[in-house]
Amino acid sequence: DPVEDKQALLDFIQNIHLSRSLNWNENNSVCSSWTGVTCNKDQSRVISLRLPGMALRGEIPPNTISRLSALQNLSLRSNNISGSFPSDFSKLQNLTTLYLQFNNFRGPLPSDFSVWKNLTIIDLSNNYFNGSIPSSILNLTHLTALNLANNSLSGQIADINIPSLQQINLANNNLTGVLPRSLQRFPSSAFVGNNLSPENAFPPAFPVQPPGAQAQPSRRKTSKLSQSALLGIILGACVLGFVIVAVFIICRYSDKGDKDMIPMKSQKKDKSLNQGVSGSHDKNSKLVFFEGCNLAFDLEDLLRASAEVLGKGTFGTTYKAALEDATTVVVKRVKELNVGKREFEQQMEVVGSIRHENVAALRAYYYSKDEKLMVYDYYEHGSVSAMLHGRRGEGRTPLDWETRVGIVIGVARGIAHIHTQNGGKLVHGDIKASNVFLNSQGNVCISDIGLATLMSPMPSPVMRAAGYRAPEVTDNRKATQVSDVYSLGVLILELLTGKSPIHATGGDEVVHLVRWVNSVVREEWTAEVFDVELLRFPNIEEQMVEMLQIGMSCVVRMPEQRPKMQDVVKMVEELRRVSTENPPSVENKSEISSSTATPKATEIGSSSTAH
Ligand SMILES: Nc1ncnc2c1ncn2[C@@H]1O[C@H](COP(=O)(O)OP(=O)(O)OP(=O)(O)O)[C@@H](O)[C@H]1O
Repeated sequence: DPVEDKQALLDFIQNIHLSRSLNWNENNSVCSSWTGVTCNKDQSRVISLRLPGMALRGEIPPNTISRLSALQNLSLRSNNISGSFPSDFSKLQNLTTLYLQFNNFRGPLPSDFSVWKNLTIIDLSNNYFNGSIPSSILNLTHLTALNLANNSLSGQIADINIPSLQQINLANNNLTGVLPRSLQRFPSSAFVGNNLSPENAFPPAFPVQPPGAQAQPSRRKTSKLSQSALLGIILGACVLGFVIVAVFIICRYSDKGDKDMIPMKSQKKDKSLNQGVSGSHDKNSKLVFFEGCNLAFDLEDLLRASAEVLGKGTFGTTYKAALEDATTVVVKRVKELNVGKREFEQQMEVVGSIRHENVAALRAYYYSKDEKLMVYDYYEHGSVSAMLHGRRGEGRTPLDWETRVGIVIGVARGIAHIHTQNGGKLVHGDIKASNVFLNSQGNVCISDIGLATLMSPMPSPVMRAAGYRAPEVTDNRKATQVSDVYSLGVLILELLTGKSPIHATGGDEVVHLVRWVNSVVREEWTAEVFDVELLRFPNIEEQMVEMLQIGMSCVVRMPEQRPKMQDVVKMVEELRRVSTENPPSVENKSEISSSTATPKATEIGSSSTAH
């Protein structure tokens, strides 16, 4: 154990008011058992101290934390710590992240930031810091995120020209002057609630404030409001001006709020996850992480993360959560579970152990009586459903043919792998375009494995799930590997036609994609089925028709006539291999029109079983 670091921590905790119990027992190993403390590999030094929301009160006792000279991460956020910024923190020269937000610090910011050369993230927001922003911040050449919002900082904003800086928030201070050019690349919401001159890049965001209605940090609004109410009696017109300004600022927040990744109390849209999920958490339940996952946070961090609802699906609500270390994850809050803790955990262990480039890794899960959470990577490019159906019309880049073929191969490979898991019994159960993503390396990933089979039966499946569901599956828990093949077939048809599995036509009529494709092909109007966006890519007609054949073989009504997933992989791989080996020559290019149904198209019509 690092004896000196241990003593420094004991001195700290014995000299600050702590209302919660902490398991920092002198006789236990500081590295392996003390909550919130992490040591380096050889356990010779403490490198991380994280005590968020521990109800710490009072000033940080001098010469305690500052003795942890190897410290890299310090988080004391969301406590009641008061006093000025501890001057002896200048000894913590290895710090990379510093989180002191949501405390009661006051007085000036440290004047010399240059002592922390390795700092990447600073969050001092929601305190009572005043004075100006020291220009020494400029020396932090590795800084990626700076949050000083909701303080009482004044003076001009220094020209913080740090190329690595990705996020900044200086909102709700008393800053003046013109916004420096180097900061104009950030959203205007990062600077609202100051007194910046209107002639800069975001004039509407910096209105000239009426007397007495200066923007203040949000949590001090109550007292300021009563002042402005008094003033309002005298200056009614000014109050009216204030209301207009406030409405304007709120509008701007709701436009830009979701761009900000640093948690901010004042943002309406970026609520913490805690506000979304139930407050009662079982003390014995923990976030369970899977091997190979390099995420480091606990449930508390997750619940405090600023969260944005991505959508409400069949199984619950999905959130995008931005953690304080700038990691973004997706949290699925599962509802309507039909199984007990053991069965849920067993399934999570099976799913969480899958590592395949085409399978979205389940990073962690949480189970308590009231709350079931699943943690995934966040895929910033969005789902295939959004890529295919989102923002049709002008200015859109259509999904090209190679990408669509790649999506089919990726999903088929991923599902074929899933089908070999759990003794060859694992089923996906919910293959659809909104569960398929492209990750940052451009790999196709299929998500939501095995969830459907854990859920309560849905008597009438929601429309978007229904379109992918094989006709023999009446209960989602009874999905099979063969019904997965059917769902993949629907996805293939969706990629070929650009149409959703169940969609409305101009009138009230609802069209079932599989039936529609079958009927069009039967009438030998095959070319009509293809997505108009594909028509601009030359020489792919043959491949499209072949892919159509594969898709239709997957959606035949009789389950035993469908190919195995591994066969689908082979067929689509073969299609791509032949097309890359023999690219169709430009001279052979044939126009696709409704009058040129190919012989292959006629074959499809006669061999498929109409649905
Ligand atoms: N890991 C992720 N990264 C980015 N977006 C995601 C991620 N997981 C889900 N989403 C998106 O969030 C939204 C909600 O997802 P969710 O899975 O809750 O519902 P769904 O896929 O629409 O329906 P269902 O619950 O029936 O599968 C969808 O638009 C989905 O594409």
